[in-house]
Amino acid sequence: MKLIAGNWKMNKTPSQTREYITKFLELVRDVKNTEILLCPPFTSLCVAGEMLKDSHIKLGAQNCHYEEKGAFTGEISLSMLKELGVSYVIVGHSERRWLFGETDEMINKKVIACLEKGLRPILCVGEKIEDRNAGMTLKVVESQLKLGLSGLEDLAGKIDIAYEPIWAIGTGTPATPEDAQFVHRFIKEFLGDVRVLYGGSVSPKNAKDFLSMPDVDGLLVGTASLDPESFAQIVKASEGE
Ligand SMILES: O=C[C@H](O)COP(=O)(O)O
Repeated sequence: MKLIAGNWKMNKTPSQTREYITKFLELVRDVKNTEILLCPPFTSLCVAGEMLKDSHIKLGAQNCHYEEKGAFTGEISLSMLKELGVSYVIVGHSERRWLFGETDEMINKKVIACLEKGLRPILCVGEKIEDRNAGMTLKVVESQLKLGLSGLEDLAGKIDIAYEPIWAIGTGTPATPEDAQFVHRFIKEFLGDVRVLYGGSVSPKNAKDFLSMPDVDGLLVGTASLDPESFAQIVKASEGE
């Protein structure tokens, strides 16, 4: 089944979350053939978890810490997330890698911790514009996969990968569906049977073009997931695929 995930990033207070989910639940009530995931900020997980608990919409976190507990000021553990109903965690998003210095080693620890706790990581990979211009896209993606998944085997059904070319994120300039397909194929050849999502300026207008590619197994949506109507349209674009 395809996965359509909304990453709200640092947007929406708990009351705005409540308002969004009230509308969104109604809009996607009849969706049956698509897995839907909402990833609000930590401060909205509690209200979202309560509202989504008897629904077909899953709840994800945007980050986690790999340690179980302890003196890690400002961090959030997987047990804390699990108790709120979280079943997915976005790991290694490019904004965490490049704005907050998250390394492949930290990302690897987070992926391992998620799997040990029974939470499903969505590992994000993707190249910068300089890498793309230098023809290094596949090398960069391969290295992020190797390091991020170091020591792990048999990942089918336990993890999803999100291919998010950094130059396409929040810019209104997505990759072409063919470019995405090319990298997704490579990821599947490298890792075996995993779902690969595309992320980067996905909108209700282009969602179907991506989803019609044979190796695009879902979408990780930022900006267009902030409005319940536009996110519902993207979810519905996946229903027929
Ligand atoms: O996690 C989502 C991505 O970073 C994509 O963001 P965007 O849809 O605003 O380009």
